[in-house]
Amino acid sequence: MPATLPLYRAQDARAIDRRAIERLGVPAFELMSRAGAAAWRLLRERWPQARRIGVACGPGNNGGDGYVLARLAREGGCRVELVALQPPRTAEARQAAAEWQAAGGRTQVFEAGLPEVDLWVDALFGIGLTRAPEGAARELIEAINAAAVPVLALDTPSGVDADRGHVPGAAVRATSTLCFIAAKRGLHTGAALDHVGEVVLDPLALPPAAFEGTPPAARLLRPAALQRWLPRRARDSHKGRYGHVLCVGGDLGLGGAVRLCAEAALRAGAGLVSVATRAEHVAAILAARPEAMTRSIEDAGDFTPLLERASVLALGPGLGLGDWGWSLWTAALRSGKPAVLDADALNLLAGQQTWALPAGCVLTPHPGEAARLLDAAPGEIQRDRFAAAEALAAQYGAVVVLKGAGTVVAAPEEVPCVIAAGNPGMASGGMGDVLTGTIAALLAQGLSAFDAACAGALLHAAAGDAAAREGGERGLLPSDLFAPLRRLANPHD
Ligand SMILES: NC(=O)C1=CN([C@@H]2O[C@H](COP(=O)(O)OP(=O)(O)OC[C@H]3O[C@@H](n4cnc5c(N)ncnc54)[C@H](O)[C@@H]3O)[C@@H](O)[C@H]2O)[C@H](O)CC1
Ligand SMILES: [K+]
Repeated sequence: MPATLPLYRAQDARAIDRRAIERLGVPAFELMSRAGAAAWRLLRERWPQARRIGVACGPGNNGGDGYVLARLAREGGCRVELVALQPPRTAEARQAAAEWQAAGGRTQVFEAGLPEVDLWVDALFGIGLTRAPEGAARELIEAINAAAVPVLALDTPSGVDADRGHVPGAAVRATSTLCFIAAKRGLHTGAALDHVGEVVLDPLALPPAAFEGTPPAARLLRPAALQRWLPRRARDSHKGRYGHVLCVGGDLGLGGAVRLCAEAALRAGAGLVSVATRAEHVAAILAARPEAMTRSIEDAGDFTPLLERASVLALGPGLGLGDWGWSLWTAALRSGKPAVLDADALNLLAGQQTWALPAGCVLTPHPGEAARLLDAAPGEIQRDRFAAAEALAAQYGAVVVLKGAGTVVAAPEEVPCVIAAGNPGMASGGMGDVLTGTIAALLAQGLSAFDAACAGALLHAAAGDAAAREGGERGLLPSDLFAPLRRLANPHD
């Protein structure tokens, strides 16, 4: 499985299709035949015992792929129940349906209820979905989900927006999704992640020439990609080489957040970590983590010496929105030091009409914070996480890490990245503080802001998965990430 994967939108997939047909001379029906054959191969590989196969076909070419698979499964000795939502509308799909019938296959038009089968193939809608499935389409999707048998979705689970990850209405919950030719970016973020199951890509034997002129719309990052950003350390090293992170936060009663941030920065390899916080938290932080040089800062005047010694700021954990937080926030950003802004640092930023951030800043909003920064509704953010992350990056000229299922990392002039790691156990207080410290540590070790954001988000999510594997997702605590964070931050050791 490659460490990174180029991801495309539906329009890109169509362009690649067209190039294959028009430039490389691969007939459209040949592509459909290859798609159906690839799906039949995967089905036999994943479910060799399945004998009764249900195939639900839509009116487009996704349905066409389904007719091809149905014919191959029938020829392969399976009992195939093919249910059509509507008659095929495209030339290729009609040809595939005709070959299915010519081979003796029967087509039932869906009205209500489904036959008993061992497995369903979802060939209703692929990249041609235009709206939330309604009427018979919705009923058929719900009936497939209610059948409680494995589901193989062709190209995309029907009902999922393959470009954005949005699920506007009913959608198939697939066990496996087989993507054809181009991996669709929407299948790796947001609500789609509850529908795709295992995602498999089959290039249908198209040569790289088919992709020429169609750049990726995003890039999927898997944990194996960490190697490129976390080289083995030179033997002749000193702590100055690994930067100095200053964690700023912890207003009255909020000391835990900045402590989590500081420990994460240490575990992700920062050379030095200082903490600027309120007096009441200093003793507790020093007792728990003496390596974090913790100072009590009551007003911005005491803050300057700390700011001068730091190379990178981690600004926001427990900062609060009061006068104390505001004074440190303005002093920190006026210092011109690259900063990772999280939590209240983002909420303070959202309140400013204009604010020029220092070069090298990274914003780490969750969807709610992103909505405030964009003055949009939270639902709008989740409808198109790529658009939201890119709009924020353009608005502030900074790198943006849009947290959530399938974290998206965007920056001006960069192809956005999607993190292929993380789990719902990480949806708990304090996980964001650990991410902030992790990204700050990588910035301090010399990675560019975009690389530090990608590597930090990937390292954080992979650490969360490792911790969940050890003890489950429910009850996963931010501090459970520290040991795997350190282990994964050393992929070469
Ligand atoms: N390069 C590739 O990715 C290949 C793609 N193939 C398959 O082709 C489909 C795309 O086919 P297309 O005909 O464009 O669209 P769909 O089959 O996905 O369905 C669109 C079809 O359904 C109607 N429709 C859309 N939304 C709804 C709705 N909510 N309710 C009812 N009807 C709806 C729409 O009007 C169209 O008629 C791709 O996904 C692959 O599976 C090739 O076969 C292989 C190469
Ligand atoms: K489908």
